[in-house]
Amino acid sequence: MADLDLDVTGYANGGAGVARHDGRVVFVTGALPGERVRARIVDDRKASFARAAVVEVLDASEHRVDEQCRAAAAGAGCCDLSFVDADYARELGAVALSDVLTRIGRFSSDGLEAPTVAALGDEVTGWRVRTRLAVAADGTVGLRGRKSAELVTVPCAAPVAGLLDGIAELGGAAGTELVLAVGSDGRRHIAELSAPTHAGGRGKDRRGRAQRARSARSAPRTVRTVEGRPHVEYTVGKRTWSIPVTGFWQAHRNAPDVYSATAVDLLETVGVTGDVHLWDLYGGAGVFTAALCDADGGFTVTGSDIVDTDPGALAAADRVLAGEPAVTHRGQVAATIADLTDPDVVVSDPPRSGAGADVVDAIVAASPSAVVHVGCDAAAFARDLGRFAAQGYRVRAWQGFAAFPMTHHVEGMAVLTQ
Ligand SMILES: C[S@@+](CC[C@H](N)C(=O)[O-])C[C@H]1O[C@@H](n2cnc3c(N)ncnc32)[C@H](O)[C@@H]1O
Repeated sequence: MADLDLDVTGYANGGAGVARHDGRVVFVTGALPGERVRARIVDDRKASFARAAVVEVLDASEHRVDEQCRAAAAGAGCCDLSFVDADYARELGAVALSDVLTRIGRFSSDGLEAPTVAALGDEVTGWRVRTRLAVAADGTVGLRGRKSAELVTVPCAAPVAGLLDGIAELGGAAGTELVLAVGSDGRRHIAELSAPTHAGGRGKDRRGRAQRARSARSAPRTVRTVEGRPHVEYTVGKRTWSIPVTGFWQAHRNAPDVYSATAVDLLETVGVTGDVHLWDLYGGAGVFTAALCDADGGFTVTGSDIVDTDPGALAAADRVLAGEPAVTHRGQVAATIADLTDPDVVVSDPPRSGAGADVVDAIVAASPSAVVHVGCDAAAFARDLGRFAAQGYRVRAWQGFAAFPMTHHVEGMAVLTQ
């Protein structure tokens, strides 16, 4: 199909500009509202919409800037909005968040104002404290490409200074991945994850490829320390966590401080007072539990059940929270919470897929007086909040965060009460 000249009139969750052609919506990667672009259709399988990519910008938005991330400019899949000024990127994030809250969460515009998207710090580049790089067949280390299998070796602009130093010379075994993390003490640690050994899913079609990708992600992998130590130290408030280099920690250097302070503020906003039994679901290393135990406000945590599947994170929680009334539980949230003491307050911070209907329903059944729900995928966040709202919980306040500057990703946080 010939390239199309399109007027971009909107912005969609996921980072694409929205245009129309022949009565169909076209999602245009690399285009901004108000722009006229020449675009090439890259996915035409659906009757109601198509996907396209910008070939040439014919009339540029005033918010378009020179690419801030050279790796993204070279085709890496890292910073998809590196060509947008940061303030405007946050405005777009707020547009996308309120769009999914309306369409998916079914929240109407009356009552609560749409959430804004706040910055986690002043810096647009140099915020990422952990990253993952792939190793090609010839030992080259780089970022995975957006469209091609070839690795991009130009450094990404997101990592903090020093995280990527000397990486090109490091090399590695074909098919492995390198996980790089820098702690609050400034020390860098690098771990190598062996190539996935099991790749189930035989078909050559999309479903087969997706199956293989899923099983590759969950396959056991050997971890080898390449530089530094197997654990990295992160400090939040007055506490320091020792987390496996390959374990979960927020990518933005300021995220743990900002998110835990916001959770405390949100609970105070809805008037949580007195003794509180907490469920810290998808609690990882217990950063929220620590913040709520340490909060100097109107409530006292008298018990916290921290639930997560990651043994390394829970071991870190046990060490940091020794002396606090916290108990860690290893397992899937859905399978674990039925046996816990009913909570007064729940903090839930699920992975990208969201908490899902079963977990939301189980939280509602336990009838906490307040829930702080966190989401790193706007659509899943909206779906979870909508499910809470349909069962009598009302969102009292919400806030978005630019958790990954230079990208379209937005983190959402909301407090709900009955
Ligand atoms: C977004 S992280 C949040 C971690 C923690 N709240 C923090 O701020 O550091 C999501 C966490 O959920 C855990 N997880 C993923 N799926 C899970 C499940 N089904 N049940 C329990 N934990 C899960 C992961 O191990 C990870 O620690």
